[in-house]
Amino acid sequence: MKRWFVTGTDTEVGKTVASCALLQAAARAGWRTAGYKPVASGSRMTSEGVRNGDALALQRHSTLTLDYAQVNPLAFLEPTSPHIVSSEEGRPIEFSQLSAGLRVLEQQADWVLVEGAGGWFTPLSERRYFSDWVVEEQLPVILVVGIKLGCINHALLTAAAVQSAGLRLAGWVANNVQQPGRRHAEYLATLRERLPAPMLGEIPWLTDPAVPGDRWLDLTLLDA
Ligand SMILES: Nc1ncnc2c1ncn2[C@@H]1O[C@H](COP(=O)(O)OP(=O)(O)OP(=O)(O)O)[C@@H](O)[C@H]1O
Ligand SMILES: C[C@H](N)[C@H](N)CCCCCC(=O)O
Ligand SMILES: [Mg+2]
Repeated sequence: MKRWFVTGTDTEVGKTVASCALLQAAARAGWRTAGYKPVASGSRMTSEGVRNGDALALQRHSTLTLDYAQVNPLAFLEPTSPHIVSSEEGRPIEFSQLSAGLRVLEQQADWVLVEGAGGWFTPLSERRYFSDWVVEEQLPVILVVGIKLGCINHALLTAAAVQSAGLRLAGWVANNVQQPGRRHAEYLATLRERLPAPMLGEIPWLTDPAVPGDRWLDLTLLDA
C-alpha cells in the first residue's frame, strides 16, 4: 500500500498536471490507483452537483472507478483559500472527514495520491493548516516545483517545512509551467543540488496539459 501527498511551491504550479502524470505512471507500473482531492475550492455547479476540475482530472486518471464524492468529499465554489469559504459558508473542514475518505480509498486501491490545495501552509480553518492533516496521516510528500524565477526559494522553504514537520520528502517534480528560459538548466541544477530528495522527472511545457505522458516520471526513485 503506497500513499502520497502532493504539494506545490504555490497554487497554479501544476500539482494537478503532475498528479495525473504520477497516476498514469503508477498505472503503467501495474498499481490499482486512486486520486483524492479532499478539499477543493474553485468549483462549478453542474446538473450533478458541485464539481471541481482537479477532482474530475484525478477521477479520470485513477485506474479504479470511483464516485465523484469519493474523490472529492468537500467542494467549495469560490476559488479562494479553503478556510475563508469554509468559515463564510459555515461548513467546517473536519480532519476526521478527510481521513474517513482516505480510509475508503485505501480499502480499494494500493496506490493512493492525495492532492492538497495551494501550497504547504494553506489554512483549512482559523487554527489548522492542510499540513497538520498530512502530519496526522503521516503521508510522504511529493513536491511539485513550477519552474520559474522565485521557485528555488519556494521549493527550499517548502522542503524545510516538510522536514521540520517530521515528514519524508519522497521526491519532487520539475514542472515547466512556462517556456523554459535562459537559466532553465541552472535552476534545475540548483534544485537538484539543494533539495533533499530525488527529482522524479521533468514535465515539459505542454500545449495540451490535459493529456499527461506516463514516461516523464520515474516512480522507482520514490522508494530510494
Ligand atoms: N507543464 C505544463 N505546461 C503547460 N501548462 C501547464 C503545465 N503545468 C500546468 N500547466 C497549466 O497551469 C495551470 C495550473 O496547473 P494546475 O491546475 O495543475 O496547478 P495546481 O498547482 O494543481 O493548482 P491548484 O492550486 O489550483 O490545485 C493550468 O492551467 C495548467 O493547464
Ligand atoms: C483557488 C486555488 N486554485 C486553490 N484551490 C486554493 C489556493 C489556496 C491558497 C491559499 C494561500 O496560500 O493564499
Ligand atoms: Mg490542482
